[in-house]
Amino acid sequence: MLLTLEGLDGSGKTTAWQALRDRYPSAVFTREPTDSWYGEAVARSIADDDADPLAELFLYTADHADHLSRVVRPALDEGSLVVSDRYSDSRIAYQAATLTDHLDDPFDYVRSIHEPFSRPPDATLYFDLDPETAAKRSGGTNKFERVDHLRAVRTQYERLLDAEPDRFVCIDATQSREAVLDDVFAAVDDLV
Ligand SMILES: Nc1ncnc2c1ncn2[C@@H]1O[C@H](COP(=O)(O)OP(=O)(O)O)[C@@H](O)[C@H]1O
Ligand SMILES: Cc1cn([C@H]2C[C@H](O)[C@@H](COP(=O)(O)OP(=O)(O)O)O2)c(=O)[nH]c1=O
Repeated sequence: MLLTLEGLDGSGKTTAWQALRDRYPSAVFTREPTDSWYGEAVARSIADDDADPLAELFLYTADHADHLSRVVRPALDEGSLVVSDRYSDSRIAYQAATLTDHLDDPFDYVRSIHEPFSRPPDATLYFDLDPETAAKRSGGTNKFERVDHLRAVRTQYERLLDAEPDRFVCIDATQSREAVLDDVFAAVDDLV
């Protein structure tokens, strides 16, 4: 089973991912961007305020393709539970936001480039948080962590939730850490 964690920067995904690691020690825990050289290229692009948004989409997508063949598909073939901190929905939400001035319909475009090769998640926990709190918690250190941008990204995530309501479990990320983790554990225990 492929379980993904999604939400704005600072919404508590990594905190939950680490807590799930202790609870499900035999599962495979992974993330995007990855730590491969493709992921390093992505990190360079994130640090570059002038990076071309379309080039950036394809860097992230290259990292995803490598992640699928090297980590996700082999682990799923072995029957493991795979938990990924960010996955294809991050591209659909973030790059749909960065590409609004470049393409007519970036949301559908980003979805369509994944369809022929990707492995859709079986379930996704969406950490729902207002952009202001998300920017504060994440520290606003990169270009994606600014409030205006996070507002645009959240709108795209909401389109995804509307399009596939059965895949998503919405977690109220404004709660305390303990309350969020209780909801995460209840949701994952129920799913697996
Ligand atoms: N429920 C919460 N309430 C307050 N702060 C939180 C909560 N969950 C996480 N944090 C803090 O917010 C910051 C971002 O959390 P993190 O799990 O790294 O988010 P993400 O992976 O979504 O960017 C960290 O400093 C973390 O300790
Ligand atoms: C995976 C992915 C991440 N991103 C962005 C979200 C983050 O701002 C940044 C790095 O991701 P990440 O390190 O997961 O950030 P955080 O832990 O703060 O949530 O890259 C995209 O724009 N597209 C993508 O496909």
